[in-house]
Amino acid sequence: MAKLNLDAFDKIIVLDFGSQYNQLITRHLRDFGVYSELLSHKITADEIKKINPKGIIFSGGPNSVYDKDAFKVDPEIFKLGIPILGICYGMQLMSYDLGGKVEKADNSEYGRADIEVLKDDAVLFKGLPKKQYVWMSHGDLVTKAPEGFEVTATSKNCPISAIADDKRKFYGIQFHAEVRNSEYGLDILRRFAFDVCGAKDNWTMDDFIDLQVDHIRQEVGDKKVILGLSGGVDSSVTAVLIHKAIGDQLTCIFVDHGLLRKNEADQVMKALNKDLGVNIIKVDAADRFLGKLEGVTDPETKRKIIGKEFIEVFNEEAKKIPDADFLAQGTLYTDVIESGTDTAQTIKSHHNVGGLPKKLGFKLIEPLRKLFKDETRELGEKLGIPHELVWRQPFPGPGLGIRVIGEITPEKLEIVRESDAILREEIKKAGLDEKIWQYFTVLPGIRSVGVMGDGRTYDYAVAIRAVTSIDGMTADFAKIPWDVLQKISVRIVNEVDHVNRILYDVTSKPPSTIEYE
Ligand SMILES: Nc1ncnc2c1ncn2[C@@H]1O[C@H](COP(=O)(O)OP(=O)(O)OP(=O)(O)O)[C@@H](O)[C@H]1O
Ligand SMILES: O=c1[nH]c(=O)c2[nH+]cn([C@@H]3O[C@H](COP(=O)(O)O)[C@@H](O)[C@H]3O)c2[nH]1
Ligand SMILES: NC(=O)CC[C@H](N)C(=O)O
Ligand SMILES: [Mg+2]
Repeated sequence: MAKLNLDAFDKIIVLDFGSQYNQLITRHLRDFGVYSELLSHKITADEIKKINPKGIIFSGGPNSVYDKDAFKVDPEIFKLGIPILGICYGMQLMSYDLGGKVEKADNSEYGRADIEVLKDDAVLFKGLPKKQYVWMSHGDLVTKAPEGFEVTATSKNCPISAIADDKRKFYGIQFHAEVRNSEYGLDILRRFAFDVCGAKDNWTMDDFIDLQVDHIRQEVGDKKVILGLSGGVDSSVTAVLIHKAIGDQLTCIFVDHGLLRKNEADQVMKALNKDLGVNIIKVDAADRFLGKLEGVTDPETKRKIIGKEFIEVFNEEAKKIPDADFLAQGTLYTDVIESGTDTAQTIKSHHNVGGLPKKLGFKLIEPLRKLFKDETRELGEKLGIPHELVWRQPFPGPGLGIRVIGEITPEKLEIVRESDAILREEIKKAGLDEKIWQYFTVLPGIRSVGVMGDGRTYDYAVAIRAVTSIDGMTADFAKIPWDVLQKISVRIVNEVDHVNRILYDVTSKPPSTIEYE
């Protein structure tokens, strides 16, 4: 395979100021065919010069520019002659640094806002309707644009919604063009990439495959890699990608930690052996995981115990394989951002990132670490992985362990396992399995009074969680038809012991998350 050089592609870099949405900017650019990466806001102008990007985007972020510890940029960046687009915090920072004024707004704006474009020839809005809705999320405002800038869009609560300095090619938008709730957001990003930066759209997912294969070969050399394989999309795609690079130097380890769904272990081993053509070893580790979790109730502690135990199992298996210096995981960007970064807050510690112990004993290989689920699925299709596997609903590494709220007991696990099996069967029967992104049952640990066969019961409630989503970053609750829900409810109460009530979760993400812990 030809060695791929990133120099061959036009690049737009995104500087990270801590927004939860910053990788959405890079992935949209890659979708447009322009290679993009998220880099630290601490990068210097000299380092940027070496990368030679066509454009720079400053992301949003939780800080206020006038705070003492607010994230800054190297002021030399403004002298590079490279176009810059500031989004939200990024626009505020650019305005502040170049001599404009930023102040606390009287009213914060979170959600939809209507803007009006003020200039016919504003390059970011060229050909787009003058009135459009956008998605805002800010408590500060640019109240005076820096010298050389014009105000190009306005809204009721945010008079300076967009600014432009066509001479220096510096632009700012107060709204988040990168989220799907901004009506023409992607068009605005396209205009920046192509009309302002003049980037070429020559980057594809095939290039990503070539680049990763090349990178993995160089990094691994003649050593061995073990990979945590779960039967899920992310680790399967990772396995096929690594196998493409180094063939039988790869061994996959599937851990049965006693927190899997009904019949999952057997199904995974059968399907993956057949479909992926990779070596797989199954490790039965239920007793040790459940032993370590006994009596533990705090969600983050549970996640960390599970993360550490996974690594211990991988270490023990690696000892049996000479030169197994590398551990591969199907980590996606969602796992990374939610676990917390230098700039973003921890929402929950995903077992494979924030849940990892400090001392690993391996070098990590995570080729999908910058991708979102929908990109991973596209990659899976490109690599020829069977459709059912690529479109399988996600299942978290800590498994049913984070769907039993609080202490995990064999009895509670059994309730979740059995009710989940019924839910999945009925959703499939109703033909909804590919329409709903993720669906499962949870045991919130509530017990309540019921009446069954004329007798009083005091038993558990089971919650149904079903969501639609594209990338797992945001989600809405799925509107499962009442008759399907009714069938599920009746079956669970009748077939699963110790359940006398079924609840249906009708919250989106945010404000909830998809899983309960
Ligand atoms: N039971 C398991 N055995 C071995 N490795 C696992 C197991 N569960 C999770 N992992 C590792 O943790 C990573 C993250 O899990 P995650 O659930 O996010 O991904 P996935 O299972 O590969 O895909 P999906 O999101 O579709 O379930 C996996 O890619 C895999 O490397
Ligand atoms: O492998 C994983 N390890 C974890 O620790 C973990 N926690 C959540 N998830 C999955 O990530 C997506 C987003 O979940 P949340 O909205 O609950 O944060 C959803 O698809 C969740 O199922 C995990 N996957
Ligand atoms: N989302 C953002 O970038 C917010 C920027 C800044 N913290 C504000 O509240 O205005
Ligand atoms: Mg999984």
